[in-house]
Amino acid sequence: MKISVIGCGYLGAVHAATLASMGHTVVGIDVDSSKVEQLNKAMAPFHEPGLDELLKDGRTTGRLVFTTDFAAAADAQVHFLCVGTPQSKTSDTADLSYLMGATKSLLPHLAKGAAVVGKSTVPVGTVETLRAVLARRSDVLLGWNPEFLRQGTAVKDSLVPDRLVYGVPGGKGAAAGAPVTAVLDSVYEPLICAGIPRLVCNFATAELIKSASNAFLATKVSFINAMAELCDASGADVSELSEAMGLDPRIGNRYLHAGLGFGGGCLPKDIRSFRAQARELSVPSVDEWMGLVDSVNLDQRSRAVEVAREMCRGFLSGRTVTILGAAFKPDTDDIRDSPALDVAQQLAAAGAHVTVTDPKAINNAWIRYPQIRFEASTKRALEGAELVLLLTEWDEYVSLSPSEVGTLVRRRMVLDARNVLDAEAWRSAGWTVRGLGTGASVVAAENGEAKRADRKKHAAR
Ligand SMILES: NC(=O)C1=CN([C@@H]2O[C@H](COP(=O)(O)OP(=O)(O)OC[C@H]3O[C@@H](n4cnc5c(N)ncnc54)[C@H](O)[C@@H]3O)[C@@H](O)[C@H]2O)C=CC1
Ligand SMILES: O=C(O)[C@H]1O[C@H](OP(=O)(O)OP(=O)(O)OC[C@H]2O[C@@H](n3ccc(=O)[nH]c3=O)[C@H](O)[C@@H]2O)[C@H](O)[C@@H](O)[C@@H]1O
Repeated sequence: MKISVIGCGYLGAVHAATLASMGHTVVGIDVDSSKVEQLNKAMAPFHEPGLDELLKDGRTTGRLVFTTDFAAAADAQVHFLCVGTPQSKTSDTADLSYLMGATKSLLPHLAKGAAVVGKSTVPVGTVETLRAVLARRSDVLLGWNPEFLRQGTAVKDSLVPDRLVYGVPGGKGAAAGAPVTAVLDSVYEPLICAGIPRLVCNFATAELIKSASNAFLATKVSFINAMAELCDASGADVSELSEAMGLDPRIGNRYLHAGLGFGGGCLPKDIRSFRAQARELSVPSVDEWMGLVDSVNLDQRSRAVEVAREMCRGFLSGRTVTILGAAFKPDTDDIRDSPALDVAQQLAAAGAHVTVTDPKAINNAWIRYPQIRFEASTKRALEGAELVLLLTEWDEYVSLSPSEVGTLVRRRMVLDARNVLDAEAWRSAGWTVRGLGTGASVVAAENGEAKRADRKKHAAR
C-alpha cells in the first residue's frame, strides 16, 4: 500500500519507518528541509534507539522516501497526519495551526477515495473541525488513530504496541465507519495478525482515549511525588513505599517512580490542553484534577532546588554545581520541557556556577540556555564540583563509581533527584547523599534538633 506520513518529527519519522518495515511504500513529508535531507540519508534527526537501522532498511529497499513536496503524496491511499500540536504560547490550549495547515496543503493532492487519518494528539472535537476543512471532498475517508509510543522505545512501541485505536465515523459497528476500519486493518495487518488488540470507536472517544491515557500516566507520577513529599515530612522512604504499593497488581509499579517528575513534549502540554478542554466543556473536576497534577509536578523542580540550597548550607551563590542529565528522560535527546534544564536554570538564576552534561542532548540544549555551561565529557563536567545533581537517569550515570567520581569533585555531595543511585554504596565512599522523598528532611530536622539540644547542653555547662 502507498502511504504518506505528514510531519516527520519524533512521531512521524518513526511511524514512516515502521510502516516501510511492514512492507508499505511510504513517503514522509515535512516542511523542514534539513530534517528531510537527513532522513533521506537514513540518519535520524534526533536520538531514537533503533531508528537509524529502520531508516537504512527503508532507504535500501526503496520503500521509504522523504520530501518537502506535498505533490509526492498524490498517489497514496492513506495519509497519516503526524504534525506537532504544541501548547499555545498564550494559553493552556493546543495550537492546532500546524494540523490545519498540513491538511490544507494536502487537500489539492488527495486521490479519489483516499483516507486521511490523524495520529497527532488533539483536543476532543478536532476531527469535526478537520471534517469541515475536507468538506468539499465527500469521497475522502476520515479516521483518527492516536499514537501511544514513548520516546526512547518508540521503535519497539510501534512494532509491538499495546493496542491500536481507530476513531471512525459513527463508531464501532456503524456502516459509515466500515471503509476506514478496513483501510486501517490493511495498514496494520501484520500487527493485527500478531494479536495486537484493536479497538474501534467514534471520533470523540478516540480523541479522549489518548488524552485520558496521558492524563492518567501524569496522575500516577504526580501521585507518587506527592507521597514523596509526605515521606520527606514523616521520615518514610518513597522508594520502599512505591515498591510495596506496586506489588499489588491493581496498582502496578510502572509510572510510580518518584523523583523530579515528568517533562517532555507531550505529558505537560497534554494535561494543560486537557484542562482547557474540561473548562470549555464545563467539567471543573477534570480541570482542577489536572491543575493539581501539573502543580505537584512543577513543585518537584522547586523542591530539588531547595534541597540543593540546603545541601549548600543555604547559599547557592558562587557554588560550583554539576548536573548529570539535560534530556527530559534517558535514551532521548529531547529537551522539550526538561525538568533537568529547568532546575539548572533555577540554580543558575540563584547564582550557582552550573555545568550540565548529557550523553545526547547537549547539542539541542546549549543554544537555548546561554547562562549555563555545557560539557560533553562527564569526567570534565564533574571536576571541581561542590555539589552533583543527578537529574536524568541515563544508565551511565546510575553506574558511576562513587569512589572514582569522588576523586574528581571538590566536595562529595550528591542530590539524586531520580532516586536511582545505590545510596549505601555512595555513602560508604564518603558521600553525603540526598534524594527526593527519602525522608531526609526529617533526618535533617532531627539532626538539627539534636544539634540544638547539644548546643543548649554545652551552653548550660
Ligand atoms: N513525541 C512522541 O513521543 C509522541 C507524540 N505524539 C503526538 O504527535 C504529534 C507530533 O509530535 P512530535 O513528533 O513529538 O513533534 P515534532 O515537533 O517532533 O514533529 C512535528 C513535525 O511536523 C512538522 N510540520 C509542522 N508543520 C507541518 C506542515 N504544515 N506540513 C508538514 N510537516 C509539518 C515539523 O517540521 C516537525 O518535523 C503531537 O501531537 C504529539 O502530541 C503522540 C505520541 C507520541
Ligand atoms: O503522547 C506522547 O507523546 C507520549 O507521552 C508519554 O511518553 P514520553 O513522553 O515519551 O515519556 P515517558 O516515558 O512516558 O516519560 C514521561 C516523563 O515522566 C517521567 N516519569 C515517568 C515514569 C515514572 O515513574 N516517573 C517519572 O518521573 C519521565 O522521567 C519523563 O520525564 C507516554 O508514555 C506515551 O504513551 C505517549 O505516547
